[in-house]
Amino acid sequence: MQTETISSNHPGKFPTTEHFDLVILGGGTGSTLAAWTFAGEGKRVAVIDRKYIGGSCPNIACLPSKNIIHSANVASLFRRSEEFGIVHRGFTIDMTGVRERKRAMVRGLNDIYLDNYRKTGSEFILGEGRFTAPKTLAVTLPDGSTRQLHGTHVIVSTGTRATIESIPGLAESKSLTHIEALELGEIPEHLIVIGSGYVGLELAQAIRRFGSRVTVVGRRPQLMPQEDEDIADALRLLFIDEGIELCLGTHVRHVSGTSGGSVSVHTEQNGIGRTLTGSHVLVAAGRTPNTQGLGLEHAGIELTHRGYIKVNNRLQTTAADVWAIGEVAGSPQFTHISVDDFRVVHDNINGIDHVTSGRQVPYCLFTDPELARIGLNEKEAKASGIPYRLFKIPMEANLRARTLSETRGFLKALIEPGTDRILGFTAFGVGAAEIMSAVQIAMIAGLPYTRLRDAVLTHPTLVEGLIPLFSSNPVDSAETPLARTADASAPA
Ligand SMILES: Cc1cc2nc3c(=O)[nH]c(=O)nc-3n(C[C@H](O)[C@H](O)[C@H](O)COP(=O)(O)OP(=O)(O)OC[C@H]3O[C@@H](n4cnc5c(N)ncnc54)[C@H](O)[C@@H]3O)c2cc1C
Ligand SMILES: NC(=O)c1ccc[n+]([C@@H]2O[C@H](COP(=O)([O-])OP(=O)(O)OC[C@H]3O[C@@H](n4cnc5c(N)ncnc54)[C@H](O)[C@@H]3O)[C@@H](O)[C@H]2O)c1
Repeated sequence: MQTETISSNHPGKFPTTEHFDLVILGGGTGSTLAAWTFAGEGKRVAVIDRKYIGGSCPNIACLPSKNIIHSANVASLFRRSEEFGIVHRGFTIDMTGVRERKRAMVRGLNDIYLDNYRKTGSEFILGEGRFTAPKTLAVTLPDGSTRQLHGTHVIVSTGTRATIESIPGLAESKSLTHIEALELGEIPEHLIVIGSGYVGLELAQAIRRFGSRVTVVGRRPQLMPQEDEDIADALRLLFIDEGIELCLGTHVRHVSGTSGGSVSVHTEQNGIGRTLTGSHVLVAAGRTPNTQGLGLEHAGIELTHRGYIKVNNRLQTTAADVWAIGEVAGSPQFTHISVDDFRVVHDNINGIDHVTSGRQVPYCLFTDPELARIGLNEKEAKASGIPYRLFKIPMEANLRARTLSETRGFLKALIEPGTDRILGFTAFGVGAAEIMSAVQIAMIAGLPYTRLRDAVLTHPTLVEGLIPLFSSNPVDSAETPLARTADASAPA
């Protein structure tokens, strides 16, 4: 590593400027892959993160939430055990045990990440970073000392945090965010969830399955408003069957009391006020980009009107040789997109033109059962005037789902008339994400749906359900009112 002037890095002294080929501010998944990859290509790379080795996904977001959700699903199976012919004399949920399984997983991931940093020769720097000049960052280390880093290229990937809206009393209520909710050592007596999106729905179901009373307050009348109404309605019925109270189309006016003791959420729906009183409140009402205090103004990096870092479709910021990836760049908020953002920047830095435009954005809501989608749904196709043929079958038509006693939900696919190309696929059911991925691969290959229909797929698998789906009778979009309910008579 090259250094400039002779000076020390101790508090009060002016730090040496250290030169790197690539400095990365914020160590999320895309950043981590960037560090390891560029270092593997012989570049000098430093990653700065103030708290998390690997960023949110392995520490406080995707993987810990899926770990806790799995424990909750085990609890659900315990409750249903007689359905499977297994009788037991009651069971106890020990949230400290649930938490420890998650913590052990996170520790294991952190060890692997640190080991990879060592093996690749990239440097992980624990500290708070901010720009002091173009492509130059000051990092405040845990002991209060400072390092100054300059990168030939810089990537900014500082992510987002849970939005705490300026609702009177909300900040004072010491509400949980997903971070604290994933660290609970006891089952809340009554959890009130503000927000009915991904975090709210996944965690509401999990915590309900641990035995908590749960109420979800959502501003929009429809759960997952971007999805087709039949999907949202099936999700709503699932939550009702789970014993979760849904207050949709409801606005939070103020909050009083303290989460962890007694907390009241004062709401209004169609002009009618209602006070919900519970033991805990979880705020899951969207995300705020982490851009404050980064000194972006010293580096020529501009923000969008929504507060995200302004980038073009090659993920270049308004400053030369400074790139932004992941959630802070306004990219869709999924780890696989943060990974793809890394690929885009990697190629562009290496002189290969690569853009984000037109890429696939598959996703899965990890409720039980899951909701997964790739490509167009009916709502989007109709809004864009795109004609389609709709194939739709209930999960009951999937024989593997029957063996599992998991027949809730349905599969639906939109096909382009004339070409038989798959325009989109949505699954609400057991293994939805895995089934969707099989369809996605067919879409990547540009295969007509008939290739899936006529494929020899292993019996009995969930993916085999694509055969009855694509063998069923399609309906032309001109004849499909939105929100057709699942056709129980579809062929098995
Ligand atoms: C509860 C939850 C569950 C989720 N589940 C899924 C899922 O199942 N699947 C999925 O695809 N996505 C999921 N997501 C979304 C996913 O976690 C993110 O999209 C993904 O982690 C990408 O984040 P990122 O790389 O943009 O930022 P992050 O991973 O958040 O990285 C940003 C990093 O920057 C650091 N940082 C910020 N400011 C500074 C600074 N000044 N100095 C130093 N470091 C700084 C932070 O400490 C952080 O580690 C979930 C999110 C949440 C909240
Ligand atoms: N399985 C996954 O891939 C997964 C899981 C969790 C999170 N994520 C990602 O993280 C992002 C953030 O998740 P999130 O759940 O925080 O945000 P979100 O945008 O998914 O949902 C927030 C919801 O809260 C509602 N809301 C906002 N303010 C409200 C208020 N005052 N009162 C009531 N409702 C209010 C919004 O209408 C919205 O429906 C997601 O968009 C997703 O991309 C992904």
